[in-house]
Amino acid sequence: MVRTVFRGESISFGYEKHHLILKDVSITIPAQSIYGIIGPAEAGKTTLAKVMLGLEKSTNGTLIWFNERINASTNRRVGYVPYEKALIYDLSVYENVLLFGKLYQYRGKRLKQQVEQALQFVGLWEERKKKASQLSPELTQQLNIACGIVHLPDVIIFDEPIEEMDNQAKSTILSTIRKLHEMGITIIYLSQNVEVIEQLCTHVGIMQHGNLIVQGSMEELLEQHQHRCALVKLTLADTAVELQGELADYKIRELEACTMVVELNDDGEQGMQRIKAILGDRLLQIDMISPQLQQVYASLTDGTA
Ligand SMILES: Nc1ncnc2c1ncn2[C@@H]1O[C@H](COP(=O)(O)OP(=O)(O)OP(=O)(O)O)[C@@H](O)[C@H]1O
Repeated sequence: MVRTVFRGESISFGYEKHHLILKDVSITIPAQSIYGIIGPAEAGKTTLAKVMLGLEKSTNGTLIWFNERINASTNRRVGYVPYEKALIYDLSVYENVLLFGKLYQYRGKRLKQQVEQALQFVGLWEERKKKASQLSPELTQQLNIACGIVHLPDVIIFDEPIEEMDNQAKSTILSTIRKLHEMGITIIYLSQNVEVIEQLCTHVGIMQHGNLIVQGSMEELLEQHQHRCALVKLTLADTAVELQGELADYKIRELEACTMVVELNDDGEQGMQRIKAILGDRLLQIDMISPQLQQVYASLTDGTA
């Protein structure tokens, strides 16, 4: 059985009594996964992270970290790299990380060692005397990460860590996250960006309207939902434009000279047989296209929070 770092059962939470933001969320995070929590703006991702971290108290539900109910010692094993950075911009890079180390009760030589280690890891040791306000957006995020890892957590939650960055900075931050994962740390990655989640994550949970609507490994999810968003590529004997009228019941996604990509309307294998019957020998070949997360996500959500 896969070891899990976190198991949440039937988590509900609301800031106001009659308005739930999280509705009966059950979520399992396997150890050493990169678990992407994806959903539109305001779906409840950040709120779920805060409840998982014990920063907000759930109205209902059970939170199990490392096989025990959430408590101060499980909290120490989890790091948080929030979207809203908790940095003090008038302090130096070094002082910011030092402050986080102290919050985790490290003192003396051990504290200094861990601050140095965290800054070396994110490549900020040489910049340690600069004020946090002097850093570029990429280095500010690296500092945010150093603050989140100074206590050597087993799990780190990242909330939208590459928003509003240029491509170079995005790829540096993603490679820092991959390096942490290679060291055996479980990563929980919250984002609205399906493409990044698909590139980075081993597991995915899709949130909408405060519900976790599906979760599983990337392969499981794509396989289980492929019937909802099955696409086929048709290679045709005639030009595609001439034949598209005959496939009026099907949504045509792409149209080229002698090929078309068509949605199968939820009827899978039967749909393929129907298309073969309609087109007869004008159809030279029909190939199923494996779904990507973007398609599964679009088929399961309506794009609203
Ligand atoms: N402190 C708060 N008080 C009241 N409502 C809040 C508070 N924080 C968040 N909310 C509401 O909770 C809902 C979910 O917000 P949350 O930030 O968890 O969503 P999200 O999926 O992380 O969105 P985004 O991707 O935009 O960060 C939103 O409707 C938001 O307005």
